[in-house]
Amino acid sequence: MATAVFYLHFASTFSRTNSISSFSYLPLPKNPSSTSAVRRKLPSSLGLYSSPSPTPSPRTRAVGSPAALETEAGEGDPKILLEVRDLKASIAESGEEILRGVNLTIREGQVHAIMGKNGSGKSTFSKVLVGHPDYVVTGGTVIFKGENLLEKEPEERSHAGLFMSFQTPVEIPGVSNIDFLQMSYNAKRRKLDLPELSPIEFFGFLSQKLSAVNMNPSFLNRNVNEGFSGGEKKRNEILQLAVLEADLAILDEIDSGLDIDALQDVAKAVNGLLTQKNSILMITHYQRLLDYIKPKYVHIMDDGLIVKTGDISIAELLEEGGYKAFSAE
Ligand SMILES: Nc1ncnc2c1ncn2[C@@H]1O[C@H](COP(=O)(O)OP(=O)(O)OP(=O)(O)O)[C@@H](O)[C@H]1O
Repeated sequence: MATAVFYLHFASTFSRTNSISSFSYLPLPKNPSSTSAVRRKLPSSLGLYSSPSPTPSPRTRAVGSPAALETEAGEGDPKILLEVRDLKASIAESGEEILRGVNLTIREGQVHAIMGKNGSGKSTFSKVLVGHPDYVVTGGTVIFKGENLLEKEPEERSHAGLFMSFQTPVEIPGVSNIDFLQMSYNAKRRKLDLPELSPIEFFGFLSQKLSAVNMNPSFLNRNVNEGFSGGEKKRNEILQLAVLEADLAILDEIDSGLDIDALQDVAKAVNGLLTQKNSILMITHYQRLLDYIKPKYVHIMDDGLIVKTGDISIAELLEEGGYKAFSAE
């Protein structure tokens, strides 16, 4: 399942800094139920606003310190899905610390958004959650569905129900979208001790997902993301998410490069995937996404810390005044 998709996502990260030629000769596995061919070809190490004189909105609850809990537990609250405490992480190669003690609690069925200026650590945070090898965790804890996430291999995190859509989805020439999705989905079913779906059964399952994402079926026979426009790639990411039915989807700038129709389609599809159990963590720079996918909490990240947490009004204030008042200093 997620295995292949997960490696794909890692590959997408690599594509930003490395040549993806190592993926370009991926053969279509003879047996679509096996991800081994794909895995062999992929690298073993993958991938408030407060004005100078703050006038907090009544709907905005500021977090007192970077180490503070971000959401307060209340009676009858849904179960905690993800609990991040004092997470610190550095770049593996240089040792430079990027995350300096992140705290975040996401409960079942909640939508959270992280905003923050360029370079504040948002993508690093999400990549550390999925186990990207470019980063080393140097402190803190991450509990996902009651288990220590940091102990798990990236693949296991994916199997556990974590999905990440990277900013720049990678192209995999030689692997058709439908075969890739079927491999991924069947890997998940194997993990759950469920029988794999035959190509015909899978197509029936996929058809519903396609219409949910409003995606033309012709994209199924094209190679994964190859020649897709930026918006089509993002839509394809959401199709993968729909197929994998993850418990927690981390969507890193899913709105970038989308025209208004595509944004609405993607938002509608994401909203359609939300259940009382599934949660979403969105990273975005713009309030417009939050108009379509409404978060319960908006967090501001600055210099490797979540420095403010509140409701959507934070994003509104941010839009008006920028990030200057959200400094970690
Ligand atoms: N693998 C890496 N190698 C070197 N530097 C890195 C690496 N990953 C992250 N960084 C650095 O860490 C900092 C945080 O980067 P990150 O991508 O997490 O920021 P961001 O908040 O997602 O930014 P943006 O909004 O521009 O996407 C940046 O200064 C970035 O250059």
